[in-house]
Amino acid sequence: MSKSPIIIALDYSKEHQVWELLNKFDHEKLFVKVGMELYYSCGNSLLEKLKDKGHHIFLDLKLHDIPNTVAKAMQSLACLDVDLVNVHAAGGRLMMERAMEGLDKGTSAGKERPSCIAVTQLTSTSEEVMQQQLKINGKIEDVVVHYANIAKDSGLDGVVSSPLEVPLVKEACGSSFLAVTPGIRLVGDSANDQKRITTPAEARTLGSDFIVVGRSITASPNPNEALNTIKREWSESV
Ligand SMILES: O=c1ccn([C@@H]2O[C@H](COP(=O)(O)O)[C@@H](O)[C@H]2O)c(=O)[nH]1
Repeated sequence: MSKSPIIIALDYSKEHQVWELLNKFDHEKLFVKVGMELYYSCGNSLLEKLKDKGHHIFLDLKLHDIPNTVAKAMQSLACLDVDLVNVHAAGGRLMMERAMEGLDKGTSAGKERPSCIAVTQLTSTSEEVMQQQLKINGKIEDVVVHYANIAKDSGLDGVVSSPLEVPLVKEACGSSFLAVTPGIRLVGDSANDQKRITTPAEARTLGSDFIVVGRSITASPNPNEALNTIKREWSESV
């Protein structure tokens, strides 16, 4: 089964909230994202249940630690048989190389290795915050491309960025290097804490491979209708 290009962020702390949301959709097999909030409270048993229902899983734990620790953690995550995992590119080349070694080592024979992507700059980070608080000089799109290049050289499969940076990332790293993009809002929705946002249609036009959507679906009075609108926007854009 091919994966949906729309990844639904299950940003909840209770399992019943997950099933309440998923039961609202008329699509049976989805691509869902389990982040820190949900994984830290519900753990591997929820991942098993989601897999049993046929959903694809992005386990969004954004590893960032010394290379040895990340290698061992990735080896453990590989056993969970999820589809996509990630690290922070800010951990550097050696950390990312060791992450890939850990993933390869932990993937059982005959199973597909989970794809691994690197967060470049969080979509909640503005250029001003990056420069003034993180003390990273330059334009945010140049920093994103720089991190994407290091991620590619380290053997990763792609990056997390805003859709706004995808054309430059693809130009630098090639069209098959995955661009997974949160910071997605339907027209009229609040940006909340996100800073570098686009609509689903703009994300597709800019070249995103997958969009990550949380509150435009989960905070909608009709999540199924919101998902259908996003799917329609996606399929009508190029
Ligand atoms: O740069 C990043 C990396 C990860 N995220 C995650 O995506 C979702 C977005 O949720 P919304 O409600 O659509 O804003 C959320 O789980 C983040 O942890 C991101 O937004 N930006």
